[in-house]
Amino acid sequence: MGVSCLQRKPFVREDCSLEVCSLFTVSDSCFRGEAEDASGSSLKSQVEAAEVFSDAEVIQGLVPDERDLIKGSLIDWSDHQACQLILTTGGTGFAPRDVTPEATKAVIEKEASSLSCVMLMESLKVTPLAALSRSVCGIRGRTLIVNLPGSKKGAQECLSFLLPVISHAVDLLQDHACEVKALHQKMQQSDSMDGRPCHPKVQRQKSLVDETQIALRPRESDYPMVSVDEALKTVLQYANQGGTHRRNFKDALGFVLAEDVFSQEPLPPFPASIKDGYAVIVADGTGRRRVLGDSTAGVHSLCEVLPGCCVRVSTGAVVPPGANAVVQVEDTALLKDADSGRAELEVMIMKAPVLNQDIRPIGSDIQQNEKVLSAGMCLGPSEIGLLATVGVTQVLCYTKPTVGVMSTGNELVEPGQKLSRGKIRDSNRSTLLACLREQGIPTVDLGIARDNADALLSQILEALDQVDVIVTSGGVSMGEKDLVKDVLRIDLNAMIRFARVFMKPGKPTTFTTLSHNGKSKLFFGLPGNPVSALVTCNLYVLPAIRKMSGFAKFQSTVIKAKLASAITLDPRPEYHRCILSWGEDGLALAESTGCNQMSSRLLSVRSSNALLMLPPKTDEQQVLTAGQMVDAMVLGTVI
Ligand SMILES: Nc1nc2c(c(=O)[nH]1)N[C@H]1C(S)=C(S)[C@@H](COP(=O)(O)OP(=O)(O)OC[C@H]3O[C@@H](n4cnc5c(N)ncnc54)[C@H](O)[C@@H]3O)O[C@H]1N2
Ligand code: MOO
Ligand SMILES: [Mg+2]
Repeated sequence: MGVSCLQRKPFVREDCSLEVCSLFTVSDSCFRGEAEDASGSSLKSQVEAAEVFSDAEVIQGLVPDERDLIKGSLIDWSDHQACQLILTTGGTGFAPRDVTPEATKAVIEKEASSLSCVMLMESLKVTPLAALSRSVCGIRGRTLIVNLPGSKKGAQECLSFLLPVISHAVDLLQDHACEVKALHQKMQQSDSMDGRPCHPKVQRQKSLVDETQIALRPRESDYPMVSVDEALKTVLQYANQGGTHRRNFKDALGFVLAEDVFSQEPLPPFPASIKDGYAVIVADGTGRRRVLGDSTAGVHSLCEVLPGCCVRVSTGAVVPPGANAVVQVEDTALLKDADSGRAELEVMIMKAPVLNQDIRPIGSDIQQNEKVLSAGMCLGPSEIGLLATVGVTQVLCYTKPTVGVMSTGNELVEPGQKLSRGKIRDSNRSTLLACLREQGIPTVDLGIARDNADALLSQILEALDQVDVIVTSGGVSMGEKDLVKDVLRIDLNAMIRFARVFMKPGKPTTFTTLSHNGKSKLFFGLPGNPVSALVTCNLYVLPAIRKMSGFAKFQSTVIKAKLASAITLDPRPEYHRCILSWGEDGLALAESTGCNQMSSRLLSVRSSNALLMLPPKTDEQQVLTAGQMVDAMVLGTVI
């Protein structure tokens, strides 16, 4: 047994939901630039080095010892910058201008005096001067504010006294029920182990119900049930845009632009003819014209139109100097030709032209320096065409995440294989890969992982090196072989954000975030039932990936549809597969794909282009009748 196990250590979490931590120094002299902000810099290094904050973004600030400025900064960091933790350093002593505790008291809604007490008790063991600190700790909204002393050493020591509890405090404030519950369980286990913190492997043996301890498996899920709205909100909270890159415009279809694009030149760059006909002078009116030559598209002509004359022009050609209108060939007649019709000498203009008729002036389509595309636009065929027009061949786009798809299950064989007893073909991987590829998302096929912790762990670890997002199916419910959540939480130290959703199908949908080699990754553990996997991919995975890819609109379209026939409601909110079409009354008509909506039955999704979002059954409402209007999430084109 390692030394660490024998020591009675405070309970330290391996991870924390802290994302943004603000450090700010309160000091007149640092603010005026007369002293170096040594405490601020050393606290920053300390926070960044702390394992519990490994994923947190640390932002620094500096304010003078002015009560209102300190208050203003605290309010800004907590209310507007969404900091979960604010550490101040300085201004906590007895000097006349020390007002940090007063400013803090003025903004907090609840005091956390035990934290100040811990700092005081521990600091007194180091120096009696600790008695002169007036630090205040408290809570504003979901933000924890902690006053640390101004001295570099004092600030560092006080933070280290709080580190063992601070991550749990942040989780509680963020209401991360899964993490809080997991920690409480862990603490109880460690209590029963004589106060020793569990080694992850020890805990894994305990919590993974393997062959040896099947009877002791949990009979209730450890995870709270969340609503679909909460689940989606959580997913979107962690689905952050990853970065940008330049790519050739020809390969940019479906990417979101990360910069504005301007036209360097006007379009057309010359006065261009809109018709095939003759460039004329309006003042000449109708009558005979001598044909001086021609101007065809792309050929630079030296002809100039003189009074009583014209120049033959084609659509898109330069309108020659001198001309101020084009008369289409249909409004002319040939008067004289030469060389057996090979040359045109004279034509009759039969309809009087008006000024600028059938001429596109310079810049009439696109002006010089006009913004033709804005950051945030998705590049479709017309946008790709605009890039070509303005000659911008390399464009800055938001990078799309690479998504790996893995199936889990001992029962699965490849689609091309024959079935032996107990086996089925893996359909989820093909479905999910197709669903992602249809959206232009780069994918990696991660194969099948067998239902054992070692296989899952090694395949997930390998996948984390290759992809930004992992989507698995299967192994997330209550069975003894449903090991995905345990492997994530215990072996991979992942944060389980939710693991049960009040919906049908898709109840055991699991979403976790984890950090791998300093990069944050998302993990969607979708349920194994084929319909559940597809529905939850549409509900959670696609919006997250669209958001990560830079799309401003990432949720699927929801429209009102009229029920073609009655539907019996389920106790859970149901995502009922249906076929939408436009009815004669102009309303969308929803036809259920059938009453057998079992989540194992892939036939219930065949040809469906929408999911009816049905409310859960209540005592008052058990059935929706034909003709009732319901929300329908559109998955394909409404025909
Ligand atoms: N005691 C309980 N049992 C179950 C619960 C529950 O709450 N308590 N939830 C049920 C619900 S709802 C669902 S959905 C499933 C989800 O199960 P898992 O995510 O653990 O998935 P598996 O057990 O691995 O498989 C379920 C089902 O799907 C088939 N499957 C799995 N992967 C594939 C694949 N790649 N291609 C085709 N079919 C696949 C698998 O063979 C099973 O039949 O749990 C319920 N149980
Ligand atoms: O929630 Mo499960 O996905 O009904 O079959
Ligand atoms: Mg299962």
